[in-house]
Amino acid sequence: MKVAVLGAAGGIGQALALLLKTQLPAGSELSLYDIAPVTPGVAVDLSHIPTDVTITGFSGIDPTAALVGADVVLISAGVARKPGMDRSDLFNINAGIIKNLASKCAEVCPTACIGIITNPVNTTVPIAAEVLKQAGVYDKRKLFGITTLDVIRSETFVSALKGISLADVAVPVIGGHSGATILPLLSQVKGVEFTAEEIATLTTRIQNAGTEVVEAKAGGGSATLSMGHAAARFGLSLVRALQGEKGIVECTYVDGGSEHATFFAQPVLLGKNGVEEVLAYGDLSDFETNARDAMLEELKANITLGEEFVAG
Ligand SMILES: NC(=O)c1ccc[n+]([C@@H]2O[C@H](COP(=O)([O-])OP(=O)(O)OC[C@H]3O[C@@H](n4cnc5c(N)ncnc54)[C@H](O)[C@@H]3O)[C@@H](O)[C@H]2O)c1
Ligand SMILES: O=C(O)C[C@H](O)C(=O)O
Repeated sequence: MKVAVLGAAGGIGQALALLLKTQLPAGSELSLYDIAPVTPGVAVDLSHIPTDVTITGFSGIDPTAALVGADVVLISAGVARKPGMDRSDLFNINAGIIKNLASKCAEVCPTACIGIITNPVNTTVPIAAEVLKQAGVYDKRKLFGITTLDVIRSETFVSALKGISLADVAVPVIGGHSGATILPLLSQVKGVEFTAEEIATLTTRIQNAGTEVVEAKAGGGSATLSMGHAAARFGLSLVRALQGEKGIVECTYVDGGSEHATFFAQPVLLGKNGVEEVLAYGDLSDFETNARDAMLEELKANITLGEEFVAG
């Protein structure tokens, strides 16, 4: 199994590469690519960690060498937010980066599963889909927006608020990955009761958690280490499923036939070909139903923006 990380010299990329080097199954190959000249050095550094995962690093303007033979491509290439910015402010730079990298994936590793971290995820994933369609290699089972950070934040915050073990907390998060489009399904958390005020406060905190980090880093970027962990969790789940392990479910932003929008984050059963089955997200409370319905206009506009960017 070969996993490529594009954007590998960045804050997320280096954390993710470290976690993959130490946690990918023995015999895996890891390839790192970034425009930054340090990238081959990042790979040399990681290569001294004693695991049975081979690692190579490439820099420059052409990612081809990193993508040859890739089964999974995880993309965090692009710019991150600074205080006062919205994720949509990243569109101008990141849209073009994702378009180019998706186009290279289409050419070099057309059957790879692609997981997109780069913001605005609600829009960069539709961009990649349109590029892959134009190249004639689109397989909707193999394209994912990585929204795992919303899930791990939800679980962490619920555990802290209710004083229960993280091992006992699971929170599905549906919709997209920005502001009101992030909808944690707190009504589905087993074994805990929330007041209406707790639900409202916690939902807002989860929706704004990215901004919480951006402001705390005070101009030094956005979430990198927690995102590295989240992307590693998603990437490792995908690798295990591709290798035949059964029953692996992750929430992720996919083109999964949702009645709500072309792309929608919800629980997905992963399998040997990527998405095996898009799972129903279950019953919603009235609060969640209202929040889901209220997000749809924004989410659909985010998707259209991406589609129109590629159409030109
Ligand atoms: N999906 C999520 O939940 C989530 C969470 C956190 C951050 N993000 C997003 O991830 C992206 C990366 O964040 P970061 O903190 O790692 O940023 P960063 O600036 O630390 O790293 C980005 C890296 O991308 C590289 N890069 C830029 N253009 C490139 C190109 N064309 N090809 C290859 N590499 C290129 C840069 O050289 C840099 O090393 C941002 O868009 C950020 O908003 C998403
Ligand atoms: O908030 C950001 O800009 C980065 C990321 O999407 C996050 O949720 O932390």
